[in-house]
Amino acid sequence: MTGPTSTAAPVPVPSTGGAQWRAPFAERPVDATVTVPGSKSLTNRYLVLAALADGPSRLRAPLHSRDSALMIEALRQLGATITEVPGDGAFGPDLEISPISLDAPAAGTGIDCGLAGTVMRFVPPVAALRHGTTLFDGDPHARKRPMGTIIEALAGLGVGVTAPDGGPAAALPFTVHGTGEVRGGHLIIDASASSQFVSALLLAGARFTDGLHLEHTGPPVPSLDHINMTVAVLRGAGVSVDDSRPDHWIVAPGSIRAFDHRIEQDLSNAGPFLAAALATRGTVRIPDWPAETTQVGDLWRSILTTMGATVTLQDGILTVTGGPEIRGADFDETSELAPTVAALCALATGPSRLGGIAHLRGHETDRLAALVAEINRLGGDAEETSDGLIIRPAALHGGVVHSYADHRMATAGAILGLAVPGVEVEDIGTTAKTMPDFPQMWSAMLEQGSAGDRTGSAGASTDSPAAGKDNTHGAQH
Ligand SMILES: O=C(O)C1=C[C@@H](OP(=O)(O)O)[C@@H](O)[C@H](O)C1
Ligand SMILES: C=C(OP(=O)(O)O)C(=O)O
Repeated sequence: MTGPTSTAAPVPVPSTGGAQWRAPFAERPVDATVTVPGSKSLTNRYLVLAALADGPSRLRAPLHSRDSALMIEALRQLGATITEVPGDGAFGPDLEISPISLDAPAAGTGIDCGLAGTVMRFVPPVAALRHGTTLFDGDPHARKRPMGTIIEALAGLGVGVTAPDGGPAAALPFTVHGTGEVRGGHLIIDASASSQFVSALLLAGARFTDGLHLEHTGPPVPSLDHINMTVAVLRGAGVSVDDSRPDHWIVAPGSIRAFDHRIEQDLSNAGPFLAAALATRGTVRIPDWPAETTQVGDLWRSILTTMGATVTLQDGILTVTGGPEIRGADFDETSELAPTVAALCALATGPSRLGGIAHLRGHETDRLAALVAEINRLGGDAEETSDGLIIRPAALHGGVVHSYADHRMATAGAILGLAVPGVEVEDIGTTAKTMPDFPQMWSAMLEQGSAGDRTGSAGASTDSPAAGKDNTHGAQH
């Protein structure tokens, strides 16, 4: 697959039926201060731990989005009590969580995983720890996401997992037959399709009778930062985890200490706003950037510097100012940041290579195919490789960017629309997966103070819709 001229989509484009959104074109460099809602990965890890903890916990400033709502509902189905209480977070109430009584007899239940990897991977081991059957299902695309490893892992731990008709299961939907106990011990898995398989088993591992010695064999595990986050969160709750040997994680059996914890803002979701500084040669500031974090989004500081921005972190404020051009770059392992990086690469003045992201084919959609299709649809020059993307400079034009029910495809379309007039994003509502107010936040960013005239930025022209208008109109499919 080569060539800059392809406009045909190599993958079927699902119309998800949501509102089509005229992406605001930035007439001027942005000059904005932005805060984003809480981290999806931290919120959903802490929710699971709270549901398995030794007493009531509190989460301050958690994420409120589709993925966190699905997690909350899943844990309620398994017997946790989760209540919204007033807090000081800018994006919604705090949460109080009373844990699941694993000893109590429980009726069979069903859990909707939506398209949330954290729900479909993290919750089955929790269901295995309680009594009763739990049916897991999700969105149509969720049935295509890799699940075999977690199903085989549970089977390896002696937990019955079947298809709803009682036959063998390899993907959603499936039923977990919990007996109120998981023995644990040494377990070998292949986690090369998703780090979430490792995180899922570690999060529940302390509650297994013998704890867990998890070993990975196979091609490298992706998104190691997310596993390190899991280990840090567990240790913070008093769980002993030994990760001193590569591809081995040993969780000691024991209780999980209840906690009162404030969730950091989602640094991955800060990405599209920071990218706006590069796409418009403006400045975006994010206050409360953590001095130390386990979030992969902290990589924005190096990624955006490499791409030509000036990045400073002072007094907790991350400030990103776009340079005269966006530089093409060569990155390994950008994980969930990749769609945002790819959008910037499509606006860059030199070629880029993104490697180490083959597993993105199993994300919300096949992100490699989707990014190639949508960048090329706008006149770009993107190509899939065995483990990533090559994106070369090309003059982009307007058109419809399809979302494929993927929040990060939708925000990638918004970034392109800042620099390219006439970009529309199909189903902007899919951003509710992790950022329900994304369209309003994006407009608000553009409505903040401007920093002079915009000249010479990638793909710029001035005949586009002004930023900050009401950009949403009905789907046109
Ligand atoms: O554990 C987590 O919170 C996540 C792990 C990663 O999954 P993969 O390892 O499947 O990439 C990441 O991409 C996803 O957005 C969130
Ligand atoms: C891959 C992602 O999500 P999930 O947690 O559903 O895997 C993502 O948010 O980029």
